[in-house]
Amino acid sequence: MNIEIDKISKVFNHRKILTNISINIKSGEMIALLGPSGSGKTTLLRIIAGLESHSSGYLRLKGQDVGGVSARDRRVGFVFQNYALFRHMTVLDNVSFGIRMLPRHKRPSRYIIDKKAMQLLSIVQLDHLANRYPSQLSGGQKQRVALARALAIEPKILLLDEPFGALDTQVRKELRRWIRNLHQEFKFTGVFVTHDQEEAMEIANRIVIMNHGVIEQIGTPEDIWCVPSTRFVFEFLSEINCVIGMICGTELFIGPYYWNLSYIPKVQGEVELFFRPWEMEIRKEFSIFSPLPVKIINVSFHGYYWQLSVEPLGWHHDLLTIILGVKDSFGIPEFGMYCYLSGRNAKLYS
Ligand SMILES: Nc1ncnc2c1ncn2[C@@H]1O[C@H](COP(=O)(O)OP(=O)(O)OP(=O)(O)O)[C@@H](O)[C@H]1O
Repeated sequence: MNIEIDKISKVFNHRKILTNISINIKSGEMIALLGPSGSGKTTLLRIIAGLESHSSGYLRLKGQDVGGVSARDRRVGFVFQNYALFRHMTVLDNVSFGIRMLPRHKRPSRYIIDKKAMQLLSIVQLDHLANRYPSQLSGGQKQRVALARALAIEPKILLLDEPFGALDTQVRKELRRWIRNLHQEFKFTGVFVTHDQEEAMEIANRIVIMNHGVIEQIGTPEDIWCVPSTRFVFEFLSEINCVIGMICGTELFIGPYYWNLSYIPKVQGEVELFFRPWEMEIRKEFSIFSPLPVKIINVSFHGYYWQLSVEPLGWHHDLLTIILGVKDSFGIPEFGMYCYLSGRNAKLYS
């Protein structure tokens, strides 16, 4: 089922929390809402679910305006961070709950309900725990039960609010795989909230980056990573080094050093140059491509890369972080070495 979010805004206590949000989610897509705390991700998810109303704009599910349709009638599955399982019910009863709550004329027999719940439990590989209570399960198992329960009503839309937020890294990784498999098998339209960029990249077809209640960028994981459309997106996705430069025509100056860009950038004058730590080349010798002198002041070994802290000599005040692959031709970096950085690969923001 497709979801059309059309210029939706939300005001809480005279404060605008969401401003003009428009996203067209195609049927069967898996969308991540990614952004810092307070950016409005959960509010948007709750509006889609019908748990919160919007102040203006339209929400259409399969082309139909659902502004006045209750959460119950939207048939949307919801998985929260804190499992929200019923403590007094067995795993099997938790999973079958949604079907048992259907109106009598739509409700199958108890035998069919239990059979279906067992099938779902076997998909999430918990059928052997059907008679246990939630308190007898691990966090990851509880969240798999929550997923099976949400899928039991065969939702066309599944909304997930930080579904793995409370779990440790290893279990989170495992559950990401589960979500991907379940999405492929059940083909629901999925929207999930996360502030974990790696999680968004791994699970989503498209990522919506939100900040202060507005959309900064919508795109595939590759688009967002390779062509961040705003400075915020670039900074949000990974650690970066920021250096002040000056552009005059085709030449880029950093302190007393400069080189020719061989094109005329749109921005001229003072610019901020952003470098990802692994995109800033480091060499032992000066060259016209690597003219920026630095001194290595810290080296830490991380298995397949070294992380260096370098002090710019006369062209920037703060230390910079450089990631150097162990297979790089540079060799072994050492404390106190004098080297040169390249200013290529910079992203420019005025
Ligand atoms: N019921 C409410 N009444 C008033 N303000 C609210 C309400 N719910 C959310 N807010 C405010 O709306 C803003 C966005 O909150 P929201 O929970 O949507 O952000 P989020 O991006 O999901 O954050 P987090 O990652 O921390 O969960 C916050 O400033 C929050 O305080």
